[in-house]
Amino acid sequence: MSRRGEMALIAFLQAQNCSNYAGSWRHPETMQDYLKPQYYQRIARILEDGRFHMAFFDDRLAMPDILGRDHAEAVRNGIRVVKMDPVSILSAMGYATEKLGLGATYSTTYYEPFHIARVFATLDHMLGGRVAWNVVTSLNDSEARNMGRSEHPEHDLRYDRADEFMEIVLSLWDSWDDDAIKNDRETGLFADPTKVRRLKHHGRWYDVEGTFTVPRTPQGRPVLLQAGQSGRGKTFAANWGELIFITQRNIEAARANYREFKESIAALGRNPDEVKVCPAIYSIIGTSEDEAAEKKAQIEALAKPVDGLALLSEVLNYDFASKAMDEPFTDEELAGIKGLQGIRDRVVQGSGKKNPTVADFVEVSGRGTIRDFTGFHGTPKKIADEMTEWFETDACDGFVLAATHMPGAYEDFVRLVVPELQRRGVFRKEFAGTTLRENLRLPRPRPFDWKRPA
Ligand SMILES: Cc1cc2nc3c(=O)[nH]c(=O)nc-3n(C[C@H](O)[C@H](O)[C@H](O)COP(=O)(O)O)c2cc1C
Repeated sequence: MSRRGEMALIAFLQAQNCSNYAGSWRHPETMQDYLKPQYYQRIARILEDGRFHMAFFDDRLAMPDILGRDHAEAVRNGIRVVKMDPVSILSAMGYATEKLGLGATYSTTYYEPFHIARVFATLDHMLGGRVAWNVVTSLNDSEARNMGRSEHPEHDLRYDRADEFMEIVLSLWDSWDDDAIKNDRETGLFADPTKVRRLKHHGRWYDVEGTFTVPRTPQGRPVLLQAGQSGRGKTFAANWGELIFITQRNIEAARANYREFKESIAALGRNPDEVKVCPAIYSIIGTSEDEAAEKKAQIEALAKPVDGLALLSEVLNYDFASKAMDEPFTDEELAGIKGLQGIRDRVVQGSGKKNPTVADFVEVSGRGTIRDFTGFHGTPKKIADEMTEWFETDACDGFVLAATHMPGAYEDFVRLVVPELQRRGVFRKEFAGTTLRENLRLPRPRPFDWKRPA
């Protein structure tokens, strides 16, 4: 299948006081009405004008309060401490737009399958088939405690449980046939009961028995997003994801990872063209290289050292205040990390040390800085050339653009880079349809097509 014109562009949003870049709230141009729907609606309109495929919200069920086992530093410094439920925000954005896709993160570890199935199916009806669910298994003990558990479950176990969770959610979404509803007032037949299946699921983790209460949705079912990066996480992503988010340091590593992902998707009997792999990026744009460099320096100066420490503690589920900066992690501590293992592995590799120190984690991971993701910085032409090279040489199918400040980073990108991408023929000028699946050129799924031979 030709991918010409089909680069996927997704905005990586946060329902909170800052973007992914914690220091962004200190940027003089960041707008501060993030507790109001207008803030999100403004961003949605900018993205729709730029023909973005989707606005997607990250989420975590706790603020970063693992550093020093206290919330004070995070709250004082505004380190991703406000986190609102993304679903009502998606509704607000959806009502302000017509074609922009809208995705939100919900956790398989802390919600129930019926709940998630119902929330996203309802949204997909309300927003005309534009909805996606980012499937995560969550990361840390603060989330566990907020949700009434004592500690966060072990890494691979979370994914085993999530596999069963997905079977339930998808069975519920597929339980009403498209033509089940008759609405025949003359005969009195509302819906054909033979076209509505009752779920009887008795598995290792879940016993769910009942009939789903939301009819099949405009796009068949919501699009599934996933971002597993560990071996187990990637297998899960290859099994279920339709848009897969990754973090990649350079184009060579991205190409190797892309090939590996597409092969594992094909090996599972899925069509690799129907799964899009998209790295997370930042982009700082100037009309000249000097202007871009100046803007970048201004943005980088917003980060505080405590941002990195708080955000590392959060994703690795480990209190970085419990060690001195130059103290190495023991083998046992490294092996016991339950959170984002990809960062641990990258730091071990990048530092060249079997037992990296706290300072190595801060430096190599770039957590809390804009080095957290690959950067495309410079003039619009240079950025568009680089993105085109990634896209055309099979390093990715598109990008997930995080903001350095809000909403300016998206305004700049839509005004300056999108036309360059369109001129190069890699990004579309118009939406292909009205549903998110149509716009991503993903076919409308047949019921139970996700059931593959074991
Ligand atoms: C672009 C991107 C977005 C992500 N969004 C979330 C999120 O909203 N919530 C969350 O708990 N984890 C999120 N993650 C983390 C992943 O779900 C996953 O846990 C992580 O990449 C580590 O992989 P692993 O679980 O296989 O170890 C995101 C990761 C990436 C790359």
